[in-house]
Amino acid sequence: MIEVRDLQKNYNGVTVVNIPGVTVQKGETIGLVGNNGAGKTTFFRMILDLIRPTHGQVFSKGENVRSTEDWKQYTGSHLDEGFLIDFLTPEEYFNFIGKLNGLTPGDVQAFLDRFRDFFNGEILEQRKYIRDFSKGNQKKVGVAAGVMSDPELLILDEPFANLDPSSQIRLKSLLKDLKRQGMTLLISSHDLSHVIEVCDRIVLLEKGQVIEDMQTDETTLQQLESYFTV
Ligand SMILES: Nc1ncnc2c1ncn2[C@@H]1O[C@H](COP(=O)(O)OP(=O)(O)OP(=O)(O)O)[C@@H](O)[C@H]1O
Repeated sequence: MIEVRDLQKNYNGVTVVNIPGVTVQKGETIGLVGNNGAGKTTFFRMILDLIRPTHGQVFSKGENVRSTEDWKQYTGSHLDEGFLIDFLTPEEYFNFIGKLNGLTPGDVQAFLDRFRDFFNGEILEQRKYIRDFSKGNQKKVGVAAGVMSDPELLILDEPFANLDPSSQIRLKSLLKDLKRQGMTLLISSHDLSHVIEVCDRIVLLEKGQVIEDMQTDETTLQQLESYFTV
């Protein structure tokens, strides 16, 4: 589904991503881990054509994401609060995103019903603008909006960050449901155990390079913990 060829990003002469090749098959669930500044967000931004690679290309279903638009129809994402529209309420934002995806207000409502538990009574009917929500609740709005188009590919940057423990557990269960439905997932996280629980494959980045690319099994957490132990 995604193929990365000779992908590099340089800032001020420093190479912050350098990935000769990575392939993501349809239906795979991939966790991207790595310390602060490892290049995870930059990698996602290049996959989503939000920034231009210095070298190399990203192909989605064989098409270069820089020069085509089709991939936008089947790709959902939430990287950060910049994806949200601050001056809307969550309802207004969900209806806006729903409209973009050809959903009726009734479809949007039915979709949001699936998120009742995850929203924990704190997102809908609050009569507040998105800008006035906590970081964790903004994240919930963004994750739900990313899933709304029922995308084939979902890219989430640190979806567990800022969520309380109950919400993290609910998010894991939501992501596992999406995985069972066959959605391809690309998720970055600093929470090793959550990402291992959700994903079948872990890619470890260090200074922009892929250090490990492994299928998850019962030894993965231990391997990663020993890598991250300083
Ligand atoms: N616009 C920019 N200009 C200069 N340097 C940048 C820019 N964007 C990212 N970088 C640098 O690229 C490197 C990778 O950053 P990136 O945000 O991709 O890392 P990350 O793995 O997502 O980190 P974190 O876990 O802290 O979110 C960092 O050294 C960062 O400072």
